[in-house]
Amino acid sequence: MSSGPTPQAAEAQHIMPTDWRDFFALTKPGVMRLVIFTGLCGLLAAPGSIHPIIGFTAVLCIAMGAGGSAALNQWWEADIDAGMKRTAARPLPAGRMNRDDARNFGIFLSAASVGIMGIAVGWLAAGILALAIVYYSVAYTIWLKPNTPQNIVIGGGAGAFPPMIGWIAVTGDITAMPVLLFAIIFFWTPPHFWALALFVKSDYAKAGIPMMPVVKGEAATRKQIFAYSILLVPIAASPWFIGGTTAVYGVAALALTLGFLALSVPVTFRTITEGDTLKPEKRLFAYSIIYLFVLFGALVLDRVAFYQGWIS
Ligand code: HEM
Ligand SMILES: CC(C)=CCC/C(C)=C/CC/C(C)=C/COP(=O)(O)OP(=O)(O)O
Repeated sequence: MSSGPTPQAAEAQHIMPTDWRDFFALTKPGVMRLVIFTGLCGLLAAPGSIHPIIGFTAVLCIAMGAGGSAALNQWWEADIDAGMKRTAARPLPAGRMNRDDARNFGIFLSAASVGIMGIAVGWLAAGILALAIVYYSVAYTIWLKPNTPQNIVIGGGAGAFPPMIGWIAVTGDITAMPVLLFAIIFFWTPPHFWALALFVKSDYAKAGIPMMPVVKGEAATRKQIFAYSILLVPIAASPWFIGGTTAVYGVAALALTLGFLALSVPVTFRTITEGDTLKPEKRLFAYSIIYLFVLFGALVLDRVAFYQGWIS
């Protein structure tokens, strides 16, 4: 049985004017914290300087683009969200918002973010922001997510753009470093998401979303988590390997990512028994978020210390 009203029923119930908090919720503020942080770190770690107001505008545009595409994602997925316990209380499935308002809000934020980025910061950064928005709200949401268990692997590209955009806002060109920052989040996304998908698997199965644990089974998902966690070790340290950072970032990246790999071991080599609490999966998911915050924080520390001449 569905755990929420259908969007049609919800819209019929929708009599109260929409609260600004519901518009804010449409931007997925929880996820947004890390998107803004990685975008800001990309900007702060880049060589060169940017006027603080332009830098602030660039990060604001990343936030607006991510928020706008999240709103469009929820506008498209209102039916699916209504059927999942984790998402049924969102503004659309819960009937607190009109569907057209969500769509218009998403389009407005997305278009404004690209326009302002182009005019105030640069059109290369704006073009990549537009690509990220289309990637998340169209390629991932409409095409990949409902059609392939590789949705997260390919779709992971959407969330990997923010630090690249932040970097390019400063430098105006694409070099190896922003591509490596993209690669770190790209390879981080599958274990981040599949760890969670292992403990909300029944929700996705009920909603008919072909997430990896639903289609290929838990054992295959656990192996894939392990494979991506191994790959993440050299990829996270690669900015150091190519001479783009000092050992400060390099050692931090290796330590943090070996920690990630260590936490993926019990997730991989575990047999689930009745009544299990899935603690290793929850631990890996929680760590994945802290991991990215600390890793990108270490990158900025490294670069600031380097540019200030404290380390060489
Ligand atoms: C295709 C890629 C991704 C998928 C499918 C995905 C999926 C999810 C899901 C389902 C949650 C559960 C909580 C919620 O409903 O908000 C979550 C949480 C989270 N994700 Fe991801 N994620 C992806 C990529 C990313 C990226 C790229 C970032 C940031 C760089 C990110 C950051 C976070 C954070 C910070 C949370 C915790 C949110 C909170 O505490 O409220 N995710 N993710
Ligand atoms: C600048 C820019 C456009 C950045 C993209 C932002 C970003 C972090 C995209 C990653 C995709 C994401 C959060 C997916 C959540 O999955 P879902 O939407 O399938 O989750 P759900 O099941 O909770 O709806």
